[in-house]
Amino acid sequence: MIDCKDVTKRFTLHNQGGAVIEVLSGATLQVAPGECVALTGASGAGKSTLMRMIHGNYLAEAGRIAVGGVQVSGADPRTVLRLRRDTLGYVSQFLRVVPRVPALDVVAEPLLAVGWAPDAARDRAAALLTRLNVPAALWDLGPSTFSGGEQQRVNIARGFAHDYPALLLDEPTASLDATNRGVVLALIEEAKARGAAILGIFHDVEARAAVCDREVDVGAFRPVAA
Ligand SMILES: Nc1ncnc2c1ncn2[C@@H]1O[C@H](COP(=O)(O)OP(=O)(O)OP(=O)(O)O)[C@@H](O)[C@H]1O
Repeated sequence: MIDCKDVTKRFTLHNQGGAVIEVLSGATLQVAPGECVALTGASGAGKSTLMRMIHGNYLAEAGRIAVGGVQVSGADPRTVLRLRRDTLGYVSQFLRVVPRVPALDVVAEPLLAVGWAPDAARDRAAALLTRLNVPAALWDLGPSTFSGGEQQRVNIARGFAHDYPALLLDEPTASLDATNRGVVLALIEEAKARGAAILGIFHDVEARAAVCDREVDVGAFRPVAA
């Protein structure tokens, strides 16, 4: 479902004398439906960079990236947007939302985008926010003033609202208490059970051990000269 082959990435810092940072070379991995794979490796090894390339935010220099048979590398923006709407969910570390949009609508939005009726989308959003212990008093407020953990739970609810066939998770349990961490791990298990292919970064070793089937060390794709 998620397929990376010989992916290379370097950053050229044009505003810093053209300095070049070689991050990845020959990065190859596959994630099958129903599988959760952990990306591991030292800080700065390129875990987030690889996730962002799969999500179509960063361009790969070389190699191929496909999700659900759709080529991400070299895809036009409309193809990437369609892939993100229908197929590939992404729970980033931090919630990025339009100011003043109520939390309930933030969570329901991916469902409306795939054609759910507004009431059904809001019901599902409410169920997820309830499950993730976000108080109902907050649902009609914009999340920008929420605590870090509350924002993360809104972000997770949004990421799990639509049953994406593939999911990218960047530190989904960071800054959560034990109860909510347990809820997130259960959501991941349920997504696996319905056949989602999941690629995640988990610094939380216990969480990783609980839900991941195997690990891919991004350090193995370090460019030789780096
Ligand atoms: N937009 C960017 N422009 C320039 N360099 C970048 C950019 N994004 C990442 N890098 C560089 O790429 C390297 C890999 O960064 P990345 O964030 O992917 O690492 P990581 O493995 O996710 O680290 P961490 O575990 O600390 O989050 C770092 O050296 C970083 O400085």
